[in-house]
Amino acid sequence: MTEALLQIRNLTKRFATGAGTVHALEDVSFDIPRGSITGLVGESGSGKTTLGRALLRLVEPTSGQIRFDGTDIVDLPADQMRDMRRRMQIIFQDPMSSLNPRLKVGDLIAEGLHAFGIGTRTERRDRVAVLLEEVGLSADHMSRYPHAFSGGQRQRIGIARALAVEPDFIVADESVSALDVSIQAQVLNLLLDLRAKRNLTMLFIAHDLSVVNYLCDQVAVLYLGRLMEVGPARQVDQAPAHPYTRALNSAIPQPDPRAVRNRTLLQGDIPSPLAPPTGCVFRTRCPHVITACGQDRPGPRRVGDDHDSYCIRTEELYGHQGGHIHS
Ligand SMILES: Nc1ncnc2c1ncn2[C@@H]1O[C@H](COP(=O)(O)OP(=O)(O)OP(=O)(O)O)[C@@H](O)[C@H]1O
Repeated sequence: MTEALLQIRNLTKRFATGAGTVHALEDVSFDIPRGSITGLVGESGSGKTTLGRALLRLVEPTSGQIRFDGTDIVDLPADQMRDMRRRMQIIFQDPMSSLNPRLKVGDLIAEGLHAFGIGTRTERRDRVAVLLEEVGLSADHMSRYPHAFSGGQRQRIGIARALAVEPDFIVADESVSALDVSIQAQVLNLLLDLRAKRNLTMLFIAHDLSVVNYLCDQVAVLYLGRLMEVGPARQVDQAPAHPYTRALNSAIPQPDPRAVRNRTLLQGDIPSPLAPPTGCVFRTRCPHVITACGQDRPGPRRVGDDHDSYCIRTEELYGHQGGHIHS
């Protein structure tokens, strides 16, 4: 496998709230290979946004390590983290709420350049013009305000803004889910082009697997703050190891109604992250649950480890060796 740009180890985030402790992320470990697009999927509340933001330390992890290009950034002092943050950018789902409506598009895109003291005023303007063309807009657009643009165009502005400081890594948080399907496809293709052109590494956060299967090289599946499965996108799509991934796969609408698919339907609601189930967190909804699933919580997995699988029944059910971290 390609060298990892990010190595995430035992990442845990708990939020203390009036109602108790929210277990938003527990012991999450996986690698994001350099130059790859990793899709992060899971139902609402599974911890996707918390993970994406924790990687940039926009949310402070409770414990664990995040190694970015060899440096553990979790305890990095603020000044060093500031420099590191230039290399890590985020694109939000709703660009309208993240784009200041009072700033012209040119100033919005140049904000990061300004903050990091990159270029003179003229150089920044030139760079913005190139970026606008690169994301499929036009240099003239820099003097307009965000409200003059459609959702898809605003998403492109958000992408140009993230790219302005020439990051190595981008978190795209549900950045196409609010768009029409045809516009979504255009933005996804733009991300694919940019990745190839700029050798970007991306974490793409999405609710469902269909977008992720199209775009990503690797897919990570979260459930109730725990990593259920991670592996090459094709493998997670065609031969999912975890019953939860199978259930997510089953939820993807099939273009051919006659297509036979071994469907796994999810029963019940996602439990409260204030009191996650003991043992395997998925056991309360798993169609294959057995008594043993309520006992030991399966240990955190690291790529390359060869101890037992996450789901203790995987091998028995599907004949897989190993487990849910495909290598
Ligand atoms: N600042 C916070 N304070 C308390 N709890 C929080 C905070 N941020 C997130 N949470 C909780 O952490 C859990 C994970 O939330 P998160 O937003 O990361 O999930 P998600 O998978 O991104 O959901 P969605 O798909 O709905 O955006 C949820 O239970 C959420 O309520």
